[in-house]
Amino acid sequence: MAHFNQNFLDSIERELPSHLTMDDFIAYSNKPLRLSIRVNTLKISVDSFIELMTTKGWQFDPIPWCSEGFWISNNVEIQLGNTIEHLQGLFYIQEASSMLPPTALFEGKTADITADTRVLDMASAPGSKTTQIAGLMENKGLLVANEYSASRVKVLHANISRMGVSNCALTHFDARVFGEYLFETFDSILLDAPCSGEGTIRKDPDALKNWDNNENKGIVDTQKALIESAFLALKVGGSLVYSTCALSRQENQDVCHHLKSVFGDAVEFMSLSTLFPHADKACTKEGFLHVWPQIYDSEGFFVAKINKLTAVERQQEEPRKQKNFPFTPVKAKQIAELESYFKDTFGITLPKDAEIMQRDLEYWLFPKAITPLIGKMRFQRIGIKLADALKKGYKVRHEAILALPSPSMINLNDEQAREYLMGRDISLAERIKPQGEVIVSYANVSLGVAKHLGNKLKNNLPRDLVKDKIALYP
Ligand SMILES: C[S@@+](CC[C@H](N)C(=O)[O-])C[C@H]1O[C@@H](n2cnc3c(N)ncnc32)[C@H](O)[C@@H]1O
Repeated sequence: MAHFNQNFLDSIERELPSHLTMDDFIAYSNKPLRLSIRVNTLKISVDSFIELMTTKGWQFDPIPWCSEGFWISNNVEIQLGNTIEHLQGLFYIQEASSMLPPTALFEGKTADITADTRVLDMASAPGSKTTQIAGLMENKGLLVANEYSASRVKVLHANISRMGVSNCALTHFDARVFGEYLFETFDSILLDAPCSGEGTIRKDPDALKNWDNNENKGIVDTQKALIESAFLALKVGGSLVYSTCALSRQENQDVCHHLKSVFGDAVEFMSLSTLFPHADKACTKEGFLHVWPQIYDSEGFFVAKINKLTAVERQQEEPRKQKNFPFTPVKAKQIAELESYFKDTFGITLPKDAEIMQRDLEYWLFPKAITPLIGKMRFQRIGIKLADALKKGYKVRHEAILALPSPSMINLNDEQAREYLMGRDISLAERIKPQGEVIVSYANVSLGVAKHLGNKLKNNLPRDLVKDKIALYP
């Protein structure tokens, strides 16, 4: 049972549109959320995923605003996060309304995404929307994912890696810096802002126990500073989506109006009333989506889409270029060697629209669109680590195997995949000629690398990814 305080209920009563009732708001806030997931199309098609999971008892109910999103039901009691399919990144457990901002950002225009497209996700962790955006970009172009909290950057990186994202650069800043460091650089920006989280009451019944409107002032000031920074970092003609899981006008509409008061006619509010069938039910007069829990039986959410019509003045000087970038481009001969290693050992063709870079003995794959940004800001991590050079040859990195498709893999059954994810070797029924490094897969999607020794597959899963428990469907 959710714990509301009277101040909160009074504020909702003031804000609730006239076609919605307080009784419904309270009833839905007390209802458990429907379980929803998003299929990771970087690894599997929606149809193949539905086919795979239907055999395991899942039932799928499409989420109208996300073609990869589904409410699911399933008769088996299982910890979804511990299933093989989750650990190998076939799906992300994500609340349905949280799938709205990336859909609004691209609004059916994913065909326009090229190797030059630059997207910024300003407040990214744990990465549900970052990985959704990377899926919509099909790993093309550049996605800069920023997160202020150091511990949450680690979770973000783990999720990006699990989902096979290769076009991402991670940064770790207070996102107020983007307007100054990367002025008018991005085609699209998502600001999924830190907020009071009032919309999440269905997940956390205590979320609003001590709600006090006066305590939101600091959050609102941050939101206003962040949206200004986002608008400065946006190219002319680009789009910005501002979203929160807060319900109050102060954290939502007022922040967007603040932006307009600062940048005037350069700011255009785009109506989201036709984003999906019945989107108008949640539309404000400005065209923003204010999703109350009872409208689509979801968490509360707010989404605004803003276009930048004209250039604005830079507010701070361009900072001096930073030196000491530790990566260097790789010579053509070495690239050819690395390409042969990937092709001959794993059947993997390295993508042509990416740059191979070197740091000491490490080889990395960078998205090409990062090049003009080097030195303008410090990046925590760019692209994916491909391999380490050994005295003779190379040693492939796990994240490369998760992100780059291969046509030749050894497919494991449920039991074998469980053994592999628990860090154990897998015995082979027949002894054959040893084959060296091989990719092992489940449902034709890679799990990682093993060494084929003839009678067994020696486990090469990185130790920090080894699990104590894997949930198998009966
Ligand atoms: C609503 S959550 C983001 C959720 C994320 N977009 C997702 O979909 O998984 C807001 C995030 O902003 C981060 N944050 C807080 N203050 C920030 C700031 N000044 N700059 C950048 N990020 C900030 C928080 O640590 C938190 O991870």
